[in-house]
Amino acid sequence: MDTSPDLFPAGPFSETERAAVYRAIHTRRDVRGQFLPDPIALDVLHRILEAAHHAPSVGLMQPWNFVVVRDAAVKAEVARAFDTANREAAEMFPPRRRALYSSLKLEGIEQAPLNLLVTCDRSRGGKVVLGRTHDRDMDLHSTVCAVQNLWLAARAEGIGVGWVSIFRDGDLRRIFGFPDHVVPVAYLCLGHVAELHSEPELQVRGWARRLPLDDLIFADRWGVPAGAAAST
Ligand SMILES: Cc1cc2c(cc1C)N(C[C@H](O)[C@H](O)[C@H](O)COP(=O)(O)O)c1[nH]c(=O)[nH]c(=O)c1N2
Repeated sequence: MDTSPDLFPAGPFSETERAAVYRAIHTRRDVRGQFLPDPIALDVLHRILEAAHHAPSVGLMQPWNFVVVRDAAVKAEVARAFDTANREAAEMFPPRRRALYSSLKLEGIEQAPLNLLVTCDRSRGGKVVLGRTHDRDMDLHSTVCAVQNLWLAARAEGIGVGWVSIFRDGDLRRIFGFPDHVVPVAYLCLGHVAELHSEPELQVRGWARRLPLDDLIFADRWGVPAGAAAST
């Protein structure tokens, strides 16, 4: 087969490679409380960030930045912002749910040796970006793709990642001094972990369950389950 020099054969991975990819996907967990204190080596952090930086992005906009947070005082300020929002969040659930909610550990901000704030620079690439012409939020979606790449690469490196999103609107912007065009997308806690839950911790703790995939797949139009359509 003749291919141009910038193309490579796109055949399937070997069985071992395929197994490794699926293993990373299926054993990735959100980590809140199991962080070890050992620092993350710089070369490991760099590989994880390279993985994030190779995510797809609208118009190749690459709107992300990575704010590496190691300073205990900054972490403490973020942890205080979390505490405020988390107390408010607890009040939003009915009493029985509230008790369970309050028993959940939902962050590892100060325990994790490293925190990472992934931001989206909404001005990158200029006023008109290919693919973002009619839906301006595509830059935010692209940034989340980077987070997922990061999360999977971290799993392969034995690094646990926990996403913390329980903050009042504006608190992260204030703490980090972001200008208006920069949006904090994901506040992440990173560190080595010795063990991971085999299922989502929220499932283990009885908060929520993974939905059956078959209930989520429709054929052609909304509301027609794929299984039912196949049998007609
Ligand atoms: C956008 C977003 C925001 C949050 C999360 C995830 C995502 C995608 N998750 C983690 C979430 O609870 C977890 O992914 C699910 O429970 C599934 O578990 P596993 O990730 O498979 O372990 C999360 N977890 C937590 O303890 N505190 C939080 O504030 C958040 N916020």
